[in-house]
Amino acid sequence: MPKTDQGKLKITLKGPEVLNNPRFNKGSAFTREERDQLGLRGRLPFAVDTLEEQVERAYMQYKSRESNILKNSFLSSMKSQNWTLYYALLSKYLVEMFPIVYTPTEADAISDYSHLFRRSEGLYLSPPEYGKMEEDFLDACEGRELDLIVVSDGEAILGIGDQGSGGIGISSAKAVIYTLAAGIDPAKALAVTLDVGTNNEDLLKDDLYVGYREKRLRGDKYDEFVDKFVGLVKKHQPKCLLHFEDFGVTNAQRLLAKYRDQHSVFNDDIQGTGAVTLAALQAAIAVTKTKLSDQRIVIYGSGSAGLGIARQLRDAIIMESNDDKKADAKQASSQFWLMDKYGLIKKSLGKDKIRDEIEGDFIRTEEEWGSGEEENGLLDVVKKVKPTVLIGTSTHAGAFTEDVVKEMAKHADRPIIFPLSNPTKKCEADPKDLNQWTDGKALMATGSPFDPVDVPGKKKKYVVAECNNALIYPGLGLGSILSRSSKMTDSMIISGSKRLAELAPAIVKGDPDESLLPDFGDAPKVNFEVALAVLKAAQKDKVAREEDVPEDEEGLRKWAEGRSWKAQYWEYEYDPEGVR
Ligand SMILES: NC(=O)c1ccc[n+]([C@@H]2O[C@H](COP(=O)([O-])OP(=O)(O)OC[C@H]3O[C@@H](n4cnc5c(N)ncnc54)[C@H](O)[C@@H]3O)[C@@H](O)[C@H]2O)c1
Ligand SMILES: O=C(O)C[C@H](O)C(=O)O
Ligand SMILES: [Mn+2]
Repeated sequence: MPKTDQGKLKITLKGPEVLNNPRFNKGSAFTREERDQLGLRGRLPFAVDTLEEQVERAYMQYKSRESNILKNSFLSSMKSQNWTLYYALLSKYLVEMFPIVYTPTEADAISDYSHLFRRSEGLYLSPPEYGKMEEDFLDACEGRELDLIVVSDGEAILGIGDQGSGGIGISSAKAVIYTLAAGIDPAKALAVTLDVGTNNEDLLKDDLYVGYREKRLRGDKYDEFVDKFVGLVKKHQPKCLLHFEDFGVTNAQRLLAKYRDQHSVFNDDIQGTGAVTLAALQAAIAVTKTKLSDQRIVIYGSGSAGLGIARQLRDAIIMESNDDKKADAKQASSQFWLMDKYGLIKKSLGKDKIRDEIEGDFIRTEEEWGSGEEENGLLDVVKKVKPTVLIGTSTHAGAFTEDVVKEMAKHADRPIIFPLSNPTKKCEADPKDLNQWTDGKALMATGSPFDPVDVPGKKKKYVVAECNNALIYPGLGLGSILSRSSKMTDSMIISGSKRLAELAPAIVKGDPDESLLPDFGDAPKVNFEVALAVLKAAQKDKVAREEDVPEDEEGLRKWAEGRSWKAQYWEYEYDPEGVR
């Protein structure tokens, strides 16, 4: 950006234009000199505040909002007024505000999007405007070279299903976390919703629904729509990371496979969730002093997240095996029992009940489970399989019942149980119950935040790891952005996951009573470490296009740090040639 010799930022905006621009607005923090130059004198109260004073005032206002949803809407208003203040506030109260701008509260904001709607954000694309998509896309890019686009079609938002155009809320929330946890400049990030209709009857019937009021586009028409959008990203933003979020299960995997070799494309629900879960599992097996290849893993809910986790863990098992007796995909797959809404996924269920994306190696055989079509529920499976690991990605609240958990604990000294469904109300179990039913033996991680639980016989509490992809996707993305990678390779993702596991308190402190993942309050530090590992893997894979990356570790860290956007004010000087 154009600067003066004194390091001041040259801007062209004046008066209401600068006050109404969240990127440049400073509100009561404009200096006297700036007020004179930019025509703001009479438009602001007299006192000149510091950013710290503004944060203090904003925090008081935040606190005065009684419910979480009111706090969420207060923060989204602030985001549309002043980015620096918004991110400074969020950074200072990170742990307190994460659940307000992200899961679980953001789920409530999204499900009520049409009623809460006040101000638009990001880019909304819908089928009737198909012919003007390029114009609208370029308009939203505002002539900038973007680092990041987060896109959702709103079909499978968290565990709350089809939310139509409200899906923009998850794109925005994910982009906010990229800024908070990975220093992505918000002016170089764009949230997009592909508003291709909705099959949510409540939305279709709601007179106030703000989206495109038609059934979802499917088949070739849907593919053409997505293809046009991805084509525009490739054409106009060739160096930008394209992050897919909360697409329906039938599209998520297919789109990832279609585009991942063409551009730097990443699916968070599949790859981000796989990577964070692998990290938590690495920490858990360090506690149990076992190996990945020793585990019997039941995955309950085999959609985008469940299958993404299964594939990621399977790849890790293959990598872990010795070269002389290398496990193959078939052998590694035999450690998994996948379940979905018809129970265990086994051959005799028939094609109708087994989704196309589920590879044959993951489908259990007739030799083991018989040729009948009866469904095997979770308790049956746990009884027969005696799993060491149970992962929930089903959106089925309370599915991990006392019977199931006690049965599992009969055969596993330290049962590893990860109920990962979000938001909180969709979680498969409350960690407090898991802890009680297993006499404190369960090693736990959840998708949304929960309070620590008691450890029997000890004073200290067990911190339940928040196994949410937000602990890793900002770092995976930053690594790709810093290296300007032409694609996101599997080894970039595995390297990020390994780095995250190394930072888990259970591993760092070598203490089985410590958490399986770093604290969310450390998300910025952790994601930075992940990003460096990902960048190095991109270089190794020869997909990095950035040439200025320093080779020595210290230089690299400084260089990467210097690229990070910070919530701090610039001093401005009016200049007709400046930025706007
Ligand atoms: N912790 C994380 O980082 C993280 C990441 C991604 C997704 N998730 C959560 O995982 C859940 C699933 O997300 P997704 O993107 O995979 O959605 P999805 O729609 O792709 O998958 C959900 C799967 O669960 C199955 N299912 C539904 N009801 C079931 C039941 N009663 N028993 C067994 N299976 C059932 C569905 O058939 C589907 O295959 C959501 O709650 C989401 O919030 C968590
Ligand atoms: O958004 C989250 O909180 C994690 C994950 O992407 C999800 O869909 O639940
Ligand atoms: Mn998601």
